[in-house]
Amino acid sequence: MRPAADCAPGTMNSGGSGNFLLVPIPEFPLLDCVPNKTVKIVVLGASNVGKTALIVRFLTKRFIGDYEANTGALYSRKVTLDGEEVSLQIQDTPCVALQDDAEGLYCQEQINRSIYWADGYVLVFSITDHNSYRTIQPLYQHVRRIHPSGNIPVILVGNKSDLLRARQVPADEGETLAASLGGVYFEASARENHEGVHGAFLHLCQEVIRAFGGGNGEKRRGGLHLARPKSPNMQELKRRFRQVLSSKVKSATTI
Ligand SMILES: Nc1nc2c(ncn2[C@@H]2O[C@H](COP(=O)(O)OP(=O)(O)OP(=O)(O)O)[C@@H](O)[C@H]2O)c(=O)[nH]1
Repeated sequence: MRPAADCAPGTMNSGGSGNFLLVPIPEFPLLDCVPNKTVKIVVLGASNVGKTALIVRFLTKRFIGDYEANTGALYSRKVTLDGEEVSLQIQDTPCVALQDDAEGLYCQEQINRSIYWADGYVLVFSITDHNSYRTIQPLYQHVRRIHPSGNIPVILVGNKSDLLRARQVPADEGETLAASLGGVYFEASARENHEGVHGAFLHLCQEVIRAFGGGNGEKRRGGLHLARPKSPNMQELKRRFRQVLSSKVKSATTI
């Protein structure tokens, strides 16, 4: 396992690394997205907790040993939720780490952008690594700072549940923490079980759709509603144009 300091800004390993495997997951073209039904999810957590493994497991049903330390891949899929087709976008992220004071976080700017962009949050720790669990609360606070108002659909995933003998975080601690964040706790193993991982991601998608108001899938979170500009009303444009022209003529004549 790489030390947490590897997560400090500017120290991410993004170069090639010997025997590691990169899993190519084809994206569908953006034009192929389901209009007005896009759910954007970001997966966040400390180093080595299995963020990439969980995403790959969810999308491909497979577990593939090791991956390049990722620099933030975006995956797209269509999924069917309650009989309706939804475009799902999942953003993998580089790891975050606790600062020395254990209050703040080392968190790359790229991660902040992903947090801002997303509709729903998968916060991941490893049940075999209590330090990764300790990053969750500050990480959630960080998300809150970026989205100070509104509902934050979130799930907490305790990954590596196949490694029971190495467990450092009891399940009830995960449940208590998830409840305090307003989310649900899932214990999962990207290595051994597809269903658990699948259920966790689908639950979050449903929470996001519920936060949208079950409606057309547009973001309704306070302060972040980016309504599509309406097509211009030509009459109104002409009226404003005439107004501007006449005020220019007026100011020219008063000089
Ligand atoms: N036993 C076990 N190992 C796992 C599981 N999920 C991931 N791993 C292993 O844990 C290591 C880290 O997995 P990654 O998916 O690269 O973790 P990550 O959180 O994306 O790592 P960073 O790139 O450091 O952010 C790899 O060696 C995986 O094979 C799991 O459920 N069980």
